[in-house]
Amino acid sequence: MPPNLTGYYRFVSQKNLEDYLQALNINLALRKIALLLKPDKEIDHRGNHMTVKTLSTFRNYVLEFEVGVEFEEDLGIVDGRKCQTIVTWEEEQLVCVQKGEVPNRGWRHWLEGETLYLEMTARDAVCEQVFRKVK
Ligand SMILES: CC1=C(/C=C/C(C)=C/C=C/C(C)=C/C=O)C(C)(C)CCC1
Repeated sequence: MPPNLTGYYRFVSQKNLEDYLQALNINLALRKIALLLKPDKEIDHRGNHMTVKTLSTFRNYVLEFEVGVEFEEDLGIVDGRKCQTIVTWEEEQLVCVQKGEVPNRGWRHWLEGETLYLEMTARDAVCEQVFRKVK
């Protein structure tokens, strides 16, 4: 059974964000800002309906979807693109595929105890972020 991911998760650490942002062709000015942020995640998970909020002091990115249902994702504030996106469960991992201009784009989330992991990929770049559940 997939876990319920509802909760507020505080940013702990990340690796390779710069590579990931470069793979998305994000300009230097925005990359510099993004590298200074420590975005938290707030997840609301009710059955197949999920809202994942990426919350930072600069900008927030809110993603709302039904698990297993493809939708058009507007990534305007991230890199200006749109994707055909689908999120599914692979065992205990929440896995997202973002089809569009950038090959091999997507992410996965999994929980180990109170630690939430996020692995984001674009082209050959892989960025890992770690969060701690605080409520
Ligand atoms: C570049 C950039 C951002 C990047 C956001 C990203 C990369 C969000 C990823 C969200 C995911 C993968 C949600 C699923 O859990 C911010 C923080 C909006 C601030 C503006 C610049």
